[in-house]
Amino acid sequence: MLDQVSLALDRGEALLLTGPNGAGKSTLLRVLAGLCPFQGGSFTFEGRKGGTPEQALDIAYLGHLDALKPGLTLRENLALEAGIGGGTCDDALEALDLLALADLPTRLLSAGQKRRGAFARVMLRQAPLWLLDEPSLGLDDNAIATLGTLMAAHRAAGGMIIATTHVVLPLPESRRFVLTPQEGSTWI
Ligand SMILES: Nc1ncnc2c1ncn2[C@@H]1O[C@H](COP(=O)(O)OP(=O)(O)OP(=O)(O)O)[C@@H](O)[C@H]1O
Repeated sequence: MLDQVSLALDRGEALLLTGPNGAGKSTLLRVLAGLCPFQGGSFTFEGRKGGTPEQALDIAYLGHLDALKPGLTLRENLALEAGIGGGTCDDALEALDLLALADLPTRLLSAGQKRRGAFARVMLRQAPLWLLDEPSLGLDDNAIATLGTLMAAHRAAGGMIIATTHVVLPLPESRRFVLTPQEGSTWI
């Protein structure tokens, strides 16, 4: 499905992955996250080979699904990530305006609140490379602006972002990579 895709990202950079439905954007993110095997090619992060346990710590992945356990509270859902990444749950919850909802079962949260919870988990991983699959899905304007602030802070600290989207994202000075499998892929 993906052929002749070549990407390189420096510290502080962001890349918007665009293209029509079914072009392979999510698949590419999943390959980079080590969730999907690839037949050829390679991926390295600062010398570490993709798909290894060590390299997994370099990456925080946000998929289409929020992957929050509905029976656990938001705080409980985030505790594991905080344990891996070393961040503080309450700081991430506050950054996403979720502190007041932290002890509710996640099944009671709205779609946008769950999405913000999933983004809080990305932050807690404290990984240099964020892979975000349509991060603004279900978010209102305020939440999208918050997302922009948090992504800018991540980049200012030397972090990198690869995000897929069909809408405008608050990622200024990002590069764009258009996946068009039938005709090849293009940098613009
Ligand atoms: N395991 C699989 N087996 C067969 N086909 C698959 C598999 N995974 C994905 N595909 C197909 O690969 C193509 C790319 O899917 P992908 O989800 O990466 O597209 P996308 O660019 O993210 O699309 P969208 O904009 O709709 O989110 C689709 O046609 C999809 O059906």
